[in-house]
Amino acid sequence: MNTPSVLDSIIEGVRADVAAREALVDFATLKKQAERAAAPIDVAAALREPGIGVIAEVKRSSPSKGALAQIDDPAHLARKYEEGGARVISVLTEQRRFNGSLADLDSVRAAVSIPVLRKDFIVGPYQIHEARAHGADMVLLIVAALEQNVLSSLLDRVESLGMTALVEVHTEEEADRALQAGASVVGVNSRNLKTLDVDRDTFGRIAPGLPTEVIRVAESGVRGTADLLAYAGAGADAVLVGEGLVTSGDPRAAVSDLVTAGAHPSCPKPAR
Ligand SMILES: O=C(O)c1ccccc1NCC(=O)[C@H](O)[C@H](O)COP(=O)(O)O
Repeated sequence: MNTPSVLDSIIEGVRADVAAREALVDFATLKKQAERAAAPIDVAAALREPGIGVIAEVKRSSPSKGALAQIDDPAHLARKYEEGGARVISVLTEQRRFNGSLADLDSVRAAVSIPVLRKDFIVGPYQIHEARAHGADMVLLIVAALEQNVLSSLLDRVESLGMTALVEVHTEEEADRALQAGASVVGVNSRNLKTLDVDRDTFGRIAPGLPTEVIRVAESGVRGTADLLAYAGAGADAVLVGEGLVTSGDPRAAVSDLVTAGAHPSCPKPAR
């Protein structure tokens, strides 16, 4: 028998946690809660604004680094990100490995007026309605975690609820699958899910194969403006940043530095 990968073991825990939540709030009730949520914000429009968009992540811990930051007040952190000029706030809601929660999503949603991404390991429709019920505008779908028919149907469901899917890929083959499913926003994650190593060249290998109308997000490994500029040079419309911000000591300034670099006339522009 093969040893389970990090992704397999995360997903095993996620499935158990979803089943426990569903035992407390059934799917029909959750769908009604989602219908009562405020209308979602158009994330694609936000990401198409001029300059390189910064998606700033609320990230306490990770499988690769363990504890990263003590974040007692995610709403305060999210407000600092918004003040610094972030385009979107990403909230990791997975509990076992990232120490996140839906309560974090609620706090952040209530604190900011920019779009909010629920960053989790989505395995079924329950979590998508749950994201909407908790005010998310965007949901992460990881191609490596989903069979093609499931990916397509989850993407359709995200869009039917007026949200946007950030469809995450790690290889050219996964990028083809994301496009086949109809993704309009593709995140290329430079963190290898088997080794957890970050190889920033991954983005430059995969992004040129994406059609120009697709919004390209470079995920992982941004530790400063040089990384943002390198991703921009390889065609990124936006970068998703966690560790570099939560360990910075001044998250407002750290976001602002990235936003300023991404808006400078010398910053490479996406070819469209
Ligand atoms: O961060 C990890 O160790 C990790 C391990 C396994 C699956 C996902 C993981 N991270 C999720 C992310 O995609 C990152 O939080 C995000 O891209 C930000 O990355 P970074 O700026 O390098 O913290």
